[in-house]
Amino acid sequence: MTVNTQPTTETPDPRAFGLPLVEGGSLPAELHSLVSSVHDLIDAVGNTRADTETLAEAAATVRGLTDRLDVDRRQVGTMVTRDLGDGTTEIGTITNIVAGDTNPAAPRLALMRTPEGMRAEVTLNTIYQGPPGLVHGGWIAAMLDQAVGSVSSVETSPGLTARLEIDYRRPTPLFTPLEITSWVERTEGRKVYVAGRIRAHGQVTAEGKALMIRVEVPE
Ligand SMILES: CCCCCCCCCCCC(=O)SCCNC(=O)CCNC(=O)[C@H](O)C(C)(C)COP(=O)(O)OP(=O)(O)OC[C@H]1O[C@@H](n2cnc3c(N)ncnc32)[C@H](O)[C@@H]1OP(=O)(O)O
Repeated sequence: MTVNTQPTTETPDPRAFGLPLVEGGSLPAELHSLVSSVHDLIDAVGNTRADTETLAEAAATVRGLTDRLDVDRRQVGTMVTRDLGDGTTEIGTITNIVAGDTNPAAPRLALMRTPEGMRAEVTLNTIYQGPPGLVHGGWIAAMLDQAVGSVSSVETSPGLTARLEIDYRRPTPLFTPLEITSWVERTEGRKVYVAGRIRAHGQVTAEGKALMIRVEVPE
């Protein structure tokens, strides 16, 4: 897919890129339940000390389920609408690794709009572990990338990250509510300068600055 990055002030419709668009509210409760169950499964698999018989049985069961689910797949790039809590919506890929509704590996960062920009709260388990008991630095960057990309998209128009700079101020703990905020600092044509922060117990653990380049629907 070629993305034209000329200036635009309107949110492009993904269908103009040939991408399907799903209404977030139309996803069945059974799918949300499955995603949540598999999210818990990933954590259980990562940490289990079950005996080999149980492991073999679980592998066969999961393989069987995978085969049943894999018969009808969504198109790569399928987009979904998401309510931002203030009457507006954003559009993102349905399997986005940070915020995707149908991605069991995602922490499903639920960013909401605030007067300053965007805000989310999330608590991470050992699936996101880097150093012992701490969040992996790449995941810190991924969450900040999502937060700044989202605020740039919502407050201007969708774009791609051209540059992302992270300052790791303190260790970011697992099993602790993390507050993630992001905001637009300034805009110059199709360049959007954005920033974000992660806090644990009110203390800043990481800060990010990024340059987003806005995209436009091709003719
Ligand atoms: C709903 C539909 C789907 C909507 C899709 C929504 C997607 C949301 C994605 C979420 C965030 C991500 O993870 S994005 C995934 C990670 N990022 C990427 O894969 C992007 C890969 N990079 C690229 O594709 C390209 O480099 C672009 C598109 C970012 C820029 O290319 P371009 O369009 O040719 O623009 P270019 O002329 O190079 O640059 C434009 C201006 O920005 C400056 N600039 C460019 N890069 C840099 C840089 N690293 N550092 C400083 N400045 C830079 C240039 O000097 C120039 O300034 P001046 O001369 O104008 O002054």
